[in-house]
Amino acid sequence: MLKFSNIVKSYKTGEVVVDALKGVSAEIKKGETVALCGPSGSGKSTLLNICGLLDDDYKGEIWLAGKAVSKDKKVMTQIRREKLGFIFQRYNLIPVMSVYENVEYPLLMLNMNKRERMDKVVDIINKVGLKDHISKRPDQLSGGQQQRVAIARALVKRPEIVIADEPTANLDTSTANMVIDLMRDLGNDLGCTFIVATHDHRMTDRCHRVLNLADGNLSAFNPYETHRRAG
Ligand SMILES: Nc1ncnc2c1ncn2[C@@H]1O[C@H](COP(=O)(O)OP(=O)(O)OP(=O)(O)O)[C@@H](O)[C@H]1O
Repeated sequence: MLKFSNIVKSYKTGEVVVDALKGVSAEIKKGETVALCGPSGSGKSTLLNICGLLDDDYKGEIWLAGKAVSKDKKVMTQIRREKLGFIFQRYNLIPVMSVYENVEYPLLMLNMNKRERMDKVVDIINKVGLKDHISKRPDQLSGGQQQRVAIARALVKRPEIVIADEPTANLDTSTANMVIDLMRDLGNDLGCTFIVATHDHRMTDRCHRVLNLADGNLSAFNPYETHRRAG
């Protein structure tokens, strides 16, 4: 489903160059949930931005469903709109819009008609358990509820791939567990592939696979896989 090969990314600030990714490669299958782990500064967000087609300034190649992705900005935007969903640590909801409008927003970008949009939005809001909050604004919701809105917004168009950057970092344990189970169950139902940057063991324990980034490289040793096989 998603393959990235030999991705190299450097940031230049004045004279200082930081080699954030030093040639990383991996292949992620359809329907797989993969955790991207590693210490702060290891390059997780950088790799997510590249896989999420938010950054075109890198070396290497991204493949989606067997096709190499062009670095043309228009093509990248179109693929992002049609095939990718995003979930962020700080939810990134639009404050002046209701739950309904926030979730509907990605469908407006696809020029879908009103009736079809309404069916999809109501269905996914029911699935994330927010039917009774559909007209509220984000500031009238708890953190866990806001993250459920963000999950609904990411999944409403049934994307092929969902990119999530530390989705449970701001949540208490029971809310985080609920959000993780929701992502996993909805992902399974809809057949989405998830790539999740996380430090959260509750999350990594529920993923199919863990990729470890260390200092810009993907490490071959995978303690979580070893632990899982042993267990
Ligand atoms: N816009 C930028 N300009 C310069 N350097 C950057 C920029 N973004 C990231 N970096 C550097 O690139 C390296 C990788 O950063 P990145 O944010 O990808 O790591 P991360 O693993 O996501 O970290 P964290 O867990 O703290 O979010 C770090 O050394 C960081 O300082």
